[in-house]
Amino acid sequence: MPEGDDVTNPIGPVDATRVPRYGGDTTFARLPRLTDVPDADVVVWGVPFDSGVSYRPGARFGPNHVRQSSRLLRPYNPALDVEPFGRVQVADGGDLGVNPFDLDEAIATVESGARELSGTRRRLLTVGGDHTIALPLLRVQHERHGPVAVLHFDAHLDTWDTYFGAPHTHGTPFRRAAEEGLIDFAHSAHVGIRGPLYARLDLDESEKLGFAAVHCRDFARQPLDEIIERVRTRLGDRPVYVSLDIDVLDPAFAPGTGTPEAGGLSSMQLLEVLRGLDGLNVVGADVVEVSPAYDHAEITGIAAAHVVYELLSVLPVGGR
Ligand SMILES: N=C(N)NCCCC(=O)O
Ligand SMILES: [Zn+2]
Ligand SMILES: [Zn+2]
Repeated sequence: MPEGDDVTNPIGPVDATRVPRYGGDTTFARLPRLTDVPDADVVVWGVPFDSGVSYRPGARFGPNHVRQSSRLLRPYNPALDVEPFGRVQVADGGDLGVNPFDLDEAIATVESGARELSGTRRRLLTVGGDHTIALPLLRVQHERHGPVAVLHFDAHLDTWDTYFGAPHTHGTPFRRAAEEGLIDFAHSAHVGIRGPLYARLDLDESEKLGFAAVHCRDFARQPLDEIIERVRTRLGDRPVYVSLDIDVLDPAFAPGTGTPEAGGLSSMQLLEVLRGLDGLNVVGADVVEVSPAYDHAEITGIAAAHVVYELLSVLPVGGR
């Protein structure tokens, strides 16, 4: 976002020292709604949609669960010495109305909804929803930036071709995006890949598309700083789109998700890698696959809320 475009006196979250957190409207981090501010630089919004899942359903309830779990977030992020809600106007854009019975229509609605909401300059942080929505979101990023460097956090490759013959599912968005030329593969990577695959070919195909991969097992052997450096080097100075499937976390840290895999990242590791993106040109992000019916004590919701918070903290904006 060009310097000088940022709102000089952003309206922040409701003050928790005056209005207790457990009451009142449930917006993300108790931020103002988009309709209650003159304009916003960054919009957190929800896409309640889960008609693309292959196993457990329920991610359609993700956006409101993440909002509910975000009420304890505070304005100052000491890890990056930044006030993510204080330097630009961040607002909650509400939820998109998406057809749960027609997947193609849903994808078109997400695309037009994201296009309209982002306008000419707003950055979007989308809370899903299942991973199917990454495809229309990437289309809109591509319109603005050309092929983007995709940093894909996930246990899964999501570069599979079809499920039951269907091209649009939560396991296939990056294959479709590759076919449409939306991704700058020289600068893209998966992070957190693990678990059983259908065949060795799955990895080969992802590699052939051009994705680099930081496997989850690498985290057991390599220091975090080296992993962050690998990621930063890969992304370079390209416009970066972050697509983050919450199942990149171990089920101990994110039980509330549709296709959990053992042996995943801890919240601490994930948040540190996200902080490591500071200074890069992050142009937008999604956080998907939170399925609250399988959550307990808001464990997954809180993890997702903190992920959104760290992403907001590294968005490159003027007047930090
Ligand atoms: N994108 C997510 N979360 N999962 C994809 C898993 C697809 C499968 O069932 O093999
Ligand atoms: Zn996944
Ligand atoms: Zn995924």
